[in-house]
Amino acid sequence: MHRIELTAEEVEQALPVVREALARHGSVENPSFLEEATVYAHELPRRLRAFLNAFRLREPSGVCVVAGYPVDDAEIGPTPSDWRKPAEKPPAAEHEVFLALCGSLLGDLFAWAHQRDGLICQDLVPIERDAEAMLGSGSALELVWHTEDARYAYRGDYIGLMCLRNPDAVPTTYASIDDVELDPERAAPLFEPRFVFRPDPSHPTDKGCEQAAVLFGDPSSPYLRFDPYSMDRPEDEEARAAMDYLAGELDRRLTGVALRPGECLFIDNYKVVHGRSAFKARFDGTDRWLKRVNVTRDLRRSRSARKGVAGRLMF
Ligand SMILES: NC(=[NH2+])NCCC[C@H](N)C(=O)O
Ligand SMILES: O=C(O)CCC(=O)C(=O)O
Ligand SMILES: [Fe+2]
Repeated sequence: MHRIELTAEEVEQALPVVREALARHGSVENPSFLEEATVYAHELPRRLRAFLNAFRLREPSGVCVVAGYPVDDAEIGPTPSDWRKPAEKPPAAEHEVFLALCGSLLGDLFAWAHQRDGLICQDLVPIERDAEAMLGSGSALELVWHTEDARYAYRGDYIGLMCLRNPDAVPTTYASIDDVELDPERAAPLFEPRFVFRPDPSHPTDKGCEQAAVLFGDPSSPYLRFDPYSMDRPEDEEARAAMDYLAGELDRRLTGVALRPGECLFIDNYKVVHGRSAFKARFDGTDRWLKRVNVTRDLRRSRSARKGVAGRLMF
């Protein structure tokens, strides 16, 4: 896996950049922060910038890890019990800024109007009432692998996850289309817009759907858009068989990474599907705690779904 471990000097270089951005803007949710994030990110260590630049342009792997940013377990406070957060000073605000700046080296951050109150940076924590739900806030059930927000044409190119706490080493799972050797004949229907994508449970108020292909791009090295859990089961036998074939191949390649505090995982949402293993949550402030952001490479493409040139909310 593509991985970088920041050195002590690199951390010393990154900290003042992160702290200045936080002092100036207060939170990553502030539109002025979002507008300037890339400018601050230009001041991160060059080796980190080169690493993420290569991940974006060369697509060396479907996921990458940026490790070494300090997390003081006492300082970040207890794991929140919910994703709702105070607008003023979110918990671990500094870590949100670091994740947001790294994400800004891959593209621009955005959020969904119909998911979690439109938050740009979300706390991924187990919530007691969601324990049995097929959600990022679930725990007792495996979060089955998926393309993030597969139903949406303007879904993120990348998902960024920063780990603050993961005491039981619960893995984030993933499988890359690059690791699947497809029989062109069996896979052919997947390149046709024969599949219906529905909103997953994290977009409860959206009732729309989209018909599209599962595989696209270079036929010999395709990108993928796949979430069987939130797709209709095709009525036609050929499309159904192709879908099952790809799902089986991805199942066989599914692997995982148990993030450690301070590690940021960037998922190429065009190349890998991802999920999370089941785990037993404690609901006592010591639970697993990740921060999540969505990144698009081209904000302009979604102009019709946003209110204003600088708007980061997708409707
Ligand atoms: N197969 C799925 N799409 N499951 C739901 C995914 C979880 C969703 N991304 C969330 O934020 O909670
Ligand atoms: O918790 C994780 O490691 C991944 C969660 C996830 O995929 C999601 O919330 O959509
Ligand atoms: Fe996800």
